[in-house]
Amino acid sequence: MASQEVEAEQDVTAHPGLNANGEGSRKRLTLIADRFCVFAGEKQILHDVSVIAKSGSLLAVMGPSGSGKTTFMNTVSGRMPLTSGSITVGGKPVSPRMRKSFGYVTQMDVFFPILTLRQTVEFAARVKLPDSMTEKERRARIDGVIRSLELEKCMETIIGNFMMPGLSGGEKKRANIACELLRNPDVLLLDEPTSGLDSSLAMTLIDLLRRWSIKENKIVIASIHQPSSQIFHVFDDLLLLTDGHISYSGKRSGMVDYFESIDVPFHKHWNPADFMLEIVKGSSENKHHIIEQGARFSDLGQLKSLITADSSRALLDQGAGGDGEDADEVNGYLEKQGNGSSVSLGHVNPAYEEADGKANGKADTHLEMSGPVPIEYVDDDGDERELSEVTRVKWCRQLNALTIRGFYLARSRFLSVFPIIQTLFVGLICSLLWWQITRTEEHISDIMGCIFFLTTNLSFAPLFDAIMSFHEDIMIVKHERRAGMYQIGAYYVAKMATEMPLVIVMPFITLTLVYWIAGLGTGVEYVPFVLGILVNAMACQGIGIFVGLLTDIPKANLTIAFVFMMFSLLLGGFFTTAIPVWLVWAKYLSFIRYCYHFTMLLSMRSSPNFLCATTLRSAYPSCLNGTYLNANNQTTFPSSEIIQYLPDQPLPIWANCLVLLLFLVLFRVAGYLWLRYMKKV
Ligand SMILES: Nc1ncnc2c1ncn2[C@@H]1O[C@H](COP(=O)(O)OP(=O)(O)OP(=O)(O)O)[C@@H](O)[C@H]1O
Repeated sequence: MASQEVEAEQDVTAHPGLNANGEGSRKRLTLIADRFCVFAGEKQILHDVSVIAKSGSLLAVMGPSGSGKTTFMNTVSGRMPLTSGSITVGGKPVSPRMRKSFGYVTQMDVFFPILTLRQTVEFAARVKLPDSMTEKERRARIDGVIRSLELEKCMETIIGNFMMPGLSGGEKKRANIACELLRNPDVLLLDEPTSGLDSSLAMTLIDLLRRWSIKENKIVIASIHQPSSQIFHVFDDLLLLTDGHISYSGKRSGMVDYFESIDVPFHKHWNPADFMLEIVKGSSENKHHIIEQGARFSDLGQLKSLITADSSRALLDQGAGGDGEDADEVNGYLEKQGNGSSVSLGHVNPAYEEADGKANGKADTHLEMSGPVPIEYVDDDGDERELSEVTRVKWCRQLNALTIRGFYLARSRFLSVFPIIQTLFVGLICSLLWWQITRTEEHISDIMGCIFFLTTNLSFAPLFDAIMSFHEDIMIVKHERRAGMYQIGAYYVAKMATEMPLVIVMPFITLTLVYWIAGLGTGVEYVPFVLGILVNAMACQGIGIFVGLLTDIPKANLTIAFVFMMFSLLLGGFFTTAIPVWLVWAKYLSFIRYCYHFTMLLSMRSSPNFLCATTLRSAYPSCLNGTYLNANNQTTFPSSEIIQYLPDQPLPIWANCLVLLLFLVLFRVAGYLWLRYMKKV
């Protein structure tokens, strides 16, 4: 056990930063955003934003609420288009293919609430980790990430939501990060990763991300609204936004000097992050001045010189104020706060000084890092590398992962007592109404009523059940699809597979109960009888799936389904023979009609003769002619005559069967096409 854990730990830190050729983690990777603008409709949200993010460093995007942080992250991740400007990585404009190497932890934690953390993370690992990884390696990766994020204790806890208690906000946030870290992306974007975390946990998280970026030589960009002083000092670079404009872009250590250089004096005892937010939120004059001065950061050439010359000091020529000073500043702050021991600077800053020291060619004098992901600073060799090639896992593996998750999701519906109660209730009512129906002419309507009930009940229930099934998933699926986790076809097929048992198990029990209780046949036709109705139930489920996808408004979909149901019932020829001639065609669209006729034909085909009516004049020629007599010398007639004299003549059995199968296939295919091309999920 212990050796397994060691192996797991070793694996997660082994070589995940390497590309397919086993090269690349030592080479530098640079993301450059060059004067990009973003509009939402007519409104400009980001104005000429330029920033440089380098591998092995942590860029923080800061600014007051509404300053454009999320828009920045969405644009870099490719979820929002940029109107002008460019974003390049390794010198190449970022393409959708390249974005597969990006990980994006969104502000909102989008998960299935009824799944446990283990199920959620294992699913993410199945669809994100390459096919070439062995199960052991996959497990080791999961264990490593979970340990790093201190989530071991809540692996069996459900994610939960406001209705169902589950993971805490902070645990959910870390779960979100865990799912992205699993794949070890080249560029990790995090929108407000510390929201919902207490200060100690937030510090640990930022610390972990910073160390991960160094260890794996990755780019980490995190938007943070209001970091603590400790966290602020962990950042390498800063992009400060004010109303979508840059107020500052460069080394974190140069920020205070910069503001002082533009006559915005820094108050010595303030948390620099608070100070910065206060000044950009200050008077409109102040804001205007800061934005005007900040425009220089839109000049990429200028920005490059700032970054490569290690801080705006090069530009501003303002003297010291680098990391060493920052450390003193924070030490002072911590002493004042009296919490120097909980997250000590000894834990944080020396390591960064060590990293910075190496980067700046200083002597390596500081402590060895310890912790969940041991740090091992990677000296880049000066060459620029490209993003690692990420290939999506094979379709069948996606299908497998989605099917397993689908069964977990549907499990509560399988195990629910409600379908069992419903089935038993229906069985009880049916036995009261149709207990061994007498095979006489007077009771033909009872048999037809029973068959009609079975077919309509097992048509409408699956149809209405299916309408909501996609609605519950769609937001999460959209989110996962944006992250490129799987193909929509794999999701759709998995969904079909996991929903199928719901229209088979309980309906099968209902059908079996009613078939024998009512005595609908001699048993010869039992199997095709049950199969036909189950195929119909699946066809109706397909109709429900299709209708459920038509709009995003459940009530609208329910209304469409209700109208279609009424159309099928009223125009199917069940209640009147007086359908207007110009509307006769409509009965062929009635999906209930085919299943009803199929089951009627089957149950009448091989059943014994019916006794002719004694209380009224018979409607059947064989009775009137006395053609058939039974052993008791009573007149009978063959059940086939019932079909023969139906006002609405059914199609042959095979034709009804064919139409049912066509319904089954066509609506499912239509649902897929709608999902893919109309809903663009
Ligand atoms: N689709 C949109 N249409 C119109 N305005 C938008 C749209 N999306 C964002 N905005 C506006 O753009 C501005 C920046 O929004 P954004 O969400 O990027 O800010 P933020 O800095 O992330 O804020 P917070 O810290 O509160 O999350 C806000 O004023 C917001 O109202």
